[in-house]
Amino acid sequence: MKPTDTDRTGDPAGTDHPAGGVDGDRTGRDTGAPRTAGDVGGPDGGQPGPDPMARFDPGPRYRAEVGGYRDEAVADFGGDRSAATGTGFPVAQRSAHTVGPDGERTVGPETEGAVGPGPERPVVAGTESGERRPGRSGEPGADEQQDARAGQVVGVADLTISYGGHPVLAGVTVRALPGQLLAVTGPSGAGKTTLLWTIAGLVGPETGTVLLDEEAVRDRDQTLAAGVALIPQDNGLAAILTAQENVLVPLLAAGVPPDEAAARTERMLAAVGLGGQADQLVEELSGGQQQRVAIARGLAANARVLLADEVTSELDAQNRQRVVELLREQAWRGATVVFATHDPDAAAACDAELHLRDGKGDLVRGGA
Ligand SMILES: Nc1ncnc2c1ncn2[C@@H]1O[C@H](COP(=O)(O)OP(=O)(O)OP(=O)(O)O)[C@@H](O)[C@H]1O
Repeated sequence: MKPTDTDRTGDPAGTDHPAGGVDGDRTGRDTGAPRTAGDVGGPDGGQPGPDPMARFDPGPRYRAEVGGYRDEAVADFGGDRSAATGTGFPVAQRSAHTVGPDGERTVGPETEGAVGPGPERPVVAGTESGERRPGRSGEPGADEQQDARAGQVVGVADLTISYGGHPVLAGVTVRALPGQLLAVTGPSGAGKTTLLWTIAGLVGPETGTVLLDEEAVRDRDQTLAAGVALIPQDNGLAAILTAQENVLVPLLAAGVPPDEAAARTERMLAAVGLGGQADQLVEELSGGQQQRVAIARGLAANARVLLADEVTSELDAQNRQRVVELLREQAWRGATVVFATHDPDAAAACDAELHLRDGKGDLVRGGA
């Protein structure tokens, strides 16, 4: 669990996020000044700051409502295009663990309902060849379509990032390959989210480089266009939309034809065991169910690079295993998957593991 910004800034809304708050510079680094919920701008958050990236968190009510759909969806939903994104779709930033002043409810660990049908095949650790295997979709033409969005090599070299002069990542180097799962582990505060956000273009390197194939990551617009999806740690769902809408709308906004978008939405909600909850408002779902909606949304994007930030933290064992299998299926279709996790079993099911500690990154297993 990430420390909230309450710890750092006294912001009861808890932006809970490396780039959160107006004190961050363009790269999201903290300049050290105190932040408040009112600083963050957006419809309910006071005056917009001078820098879109610096006012990532648009305020509690905004977060709890539609907040933050960007790109084409912005026009339809009245969100703030400048808000940074998770999957590149909805970015309502909300803590799954706190009751904010806006009445966000506390949600506890998921205890009910296992996800859908059991695995058709066991999780296979170590697809070193990057061999592609068919997904479980069965959708005609799906494999061809997915192949067209095969993954990119993520190359992180000598990456250093500090917040307010405090180094979080200090010379981290790692590569993530198409067809493989890279686990990012390490204690709370080690910089896992920061690393994923840097790959997503939401935080800029202080020194070092992040490459997608051969191209340096510049910003989130670029990584969105390149097919990088981020399932954020705090889900980033629009609470007043249904589970189905949270998955469907971003696909439509991204230009996916309606029939295909609807089919993908149905398939992914079923895959995470929420076929029966599709029409339920997100705010009516448990914390674990919300997390699974966010996972479904990320999976439905057919990303070339999928960044999954502690996406099993609210789930019971059976659902955790299922989600790891679903990430594996993303790799089978060719995606590059980077998975930040505290769960040793989940990390062990990945092809490689980068362990972050004291700013350093050690490739403790696998890797290229
Ligand atoms: N915007 C920010 N301003 C100042 N410090 C920040 C900011 N974002 C993150 N940090 C700090 O950077 C460090 C790394 O945070 P990060 O969220 O990347 O860690 P993490 O490994 O993902 O943690 P967790 O496992 O708890 O989610 C922490 O000490 C955190 O407090």
